[in-house]
Amino acid sequence: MIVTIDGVAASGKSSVSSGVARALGIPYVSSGLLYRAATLLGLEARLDLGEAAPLLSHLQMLPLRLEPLPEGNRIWQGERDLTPQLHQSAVDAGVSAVAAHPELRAWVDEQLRRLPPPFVAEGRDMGTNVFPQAGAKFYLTASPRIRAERRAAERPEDVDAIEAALVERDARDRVQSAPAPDARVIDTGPLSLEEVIAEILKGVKG
Ligand SMILES: Nc1ncnc2c1ncn2[C@@H]1O[C@H](COP(=O)(O)OP(=O)(O)O)[C@@H](O)[C@H]1O
Ligand SMILES: Nc1ccn([C@@H]2O[C@H](COP(=O)(O)OP(=O)(O)O)[C@@H](O)[C@H]2O)c(=O)n1
Repeated sequence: MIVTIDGVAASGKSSVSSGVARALGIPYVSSGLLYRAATLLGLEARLDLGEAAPLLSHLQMLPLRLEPLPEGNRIWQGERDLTPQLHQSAVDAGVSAVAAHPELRAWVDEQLRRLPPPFVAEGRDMGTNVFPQAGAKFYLTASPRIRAERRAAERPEDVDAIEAALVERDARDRVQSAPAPDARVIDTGPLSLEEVIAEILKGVKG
């Protein structure tokens, strides 16, 4: 079984996926962390994130390992846990440029398709491009203000700055972020986290 949960930035994908996966007793996989790890390593090596080839060869020298823990995924590069650094604002600001390269998307997709089902996969194009065969697909939305208020609890910046950055990232991600035609779209704005998880579990169990 594969369940896909896609959606816009800070719509609740990873928290919801973690809850759904725990209820089902299966792992969840956070595809955005691979794009974030590629961005972090590119920034640390002072590479131009607008150029795919040097970034890709750099990544090929530093193989990454995605650890799909139920309470939150981690990304390792050898013995180094990159996870604590993946949600800094510099990574937020650079990641869409990295995700726009078809070569980088192929690099991420290859790692995801190697994972043995069952799992819940979350990101932007899990239900459309990476796992079109998934048995249950969901797409989360919420207004930019609500998403910014939720994220403000996790970031040092103020709500207005976070909202502006989210809207800009949504626009840059639009190409790969359309809901699959067979995905159920859920507005998480008026719902609690538990209600969103329950709604999805109802859909999965039919
Ligand atoms: N109704 C809700 N649905 C989903 N997430 C919610 C909800 N209410 C609050 N949140 C919180 O929103 C924050 C952002 O969620 P997150 O899972 O990081 O989103 P994403 O993975 O889409 O960026 C988390 O702190 C989460 O607990
Ligand atoms: N399947 C995916 C997942 C993420 N991404 C890219 O990776 C970035 C970070 O994704 P994320 O899911 O960690 O970000 P949030 O939605 O949690 O803020 C997105 O803004 C996209 O640019 C993508 O292009 N395709």
